[in-house]
Parts: sequence; structure tokens; C-alpha cells
Amino acid sequence: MNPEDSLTTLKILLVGNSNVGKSSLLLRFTDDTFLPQEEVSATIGVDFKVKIIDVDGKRYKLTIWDTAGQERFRTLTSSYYRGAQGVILVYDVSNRETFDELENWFTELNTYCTNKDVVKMIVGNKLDKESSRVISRKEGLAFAQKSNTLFIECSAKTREGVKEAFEELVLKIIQTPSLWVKATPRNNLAISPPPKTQEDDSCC
Ligand SMILES: Nc1nc2c(ncn2[C@@H]2O[C@H](COP(=O)(O)OP(=O)(O)OP(=O)(O)O)[C@@H](O)[C@H]2O)c(=O)[nH]1
Repeated sequence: MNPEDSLTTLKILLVGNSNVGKSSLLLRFTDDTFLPQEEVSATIGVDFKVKIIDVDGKRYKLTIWDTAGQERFRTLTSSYYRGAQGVILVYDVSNRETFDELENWFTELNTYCTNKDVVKMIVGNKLDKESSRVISRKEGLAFAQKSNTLFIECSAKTREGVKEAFEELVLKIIQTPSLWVKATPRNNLAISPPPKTQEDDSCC
């Protein structure tokens, strides 16, 4: 058996307006690469990548799904959300419209997400464009707090904050036991135990 098959698999989605940098964040996180503007094309439908990461001393297999921000390229919305444990809502710190439209992304997420405890994170991307920033960190954070989500600013271009965003999201997912559903080859859905804590060690 491939050792990767026994890993806990977590499904994470990237949503947000077109051009905010969802595909770039995914590429930076999985391949540590940033494509020049002329090589970037809009996502059509859905794309996904797999990445193995270690968080809190344990190894996880992430399947990270990237959707098209443009309405005309969006397909299969409900199947995309099904079973997701984490959702990253991305906006561009230099574009107010992408921030204002986060409300619509929340509505879509609340309509289609099957996990009621799904962990949500708001990510303000393009932090490197400091001189054209229109959403302050304070405003982004206030919205995230109001929406009860995690928050981080980052730049797919400079890599600042990207790894931290995914790691923080995964950490929160593993701290949410109701999301611990693991696919195994024999019985399709098995609940895996929550991570061991210090309390466990001291118990009995
Ligand atoms: N300066 C800067 N530009 C970025 C950053 N991230 C992405 N971009 C640029 O923003 C543009 C859009 O990036 P994409 O990753 O294709 O955006 P997307 O959200 O996946 O777009 P859709 O596929 O249409 O939904 C590209 O020209 C990227 O090079 C960043 O952190 N900083």
C-alpha cells in the first residue's frame, strides 16, 4: 500500500472574485512558484492540487481545490463544496470590490457547504502592492472577526504569509473533531480519532 493512502485527507477550497490570486496562492503553496502575468490564465471550471504537510507533528494530505472566479467559467458548484473541511475566501488588498463581494461568497458557501463546522479563513492577497492598498489590515481583520473566521494577509508573489495561511487553517481543522472524517480504502468513510492532547496523556 502506498504510505500516502493511510494519511488523513483534508479537502480545502479556494474561492473569491476573479483575479484576486487564488491560482497563484495555490501554485506558491504547492510548488513555491509564481508565474509572470503573461503566463497566467483564468481558471476554467475547477482545478486541484495535492500537497502533503506536517502540522503539529502529524502528516496530512491536502487536496486543495481552486475554482474559477469568473461567473461564466463556474460549474459544478455544489459538488465542489461537498465534504470540504476548510474554505479560504480570498480578496485583493488593492481592490475594494473583491473585498465587498466576500459577503456573496459567504452566502454561496453557507448554501452549499455540507459540513456545518467547516473552517473559514479570509485571506487578503497581494500584500506586496502596499502603495496601492485600499483595504487596511484593520478593516480586513474587523470583517473577519465579525464573520467569525480566521484572517491573514499574504502575497503569492513574495510568498509572505502563504505557508502560514494554509498551516493555520489545517491546525484549526484538526482542532475541530467533528471534521475528522477520513476516507479509507476499505470502508469509504471512517471517523478517525482526534489528535492526542496533553490532557489525554495525563488522564487516568
Ligand atoms: N502583485 C501581485 N500580483 C499577484 C499576486 N497574486 C496574483 N497576482 C496576479 O494577479 C493576477 C490574477 O492571478 P490568478 O492567480 O490567476 O487569480 P485567480 O483568482 O485564480 O483568477 P481566476 O482564475 O479568474 O478566478 C495574475 O496576473 C497574477 O500574476 C500577488 O500576491 N501580488
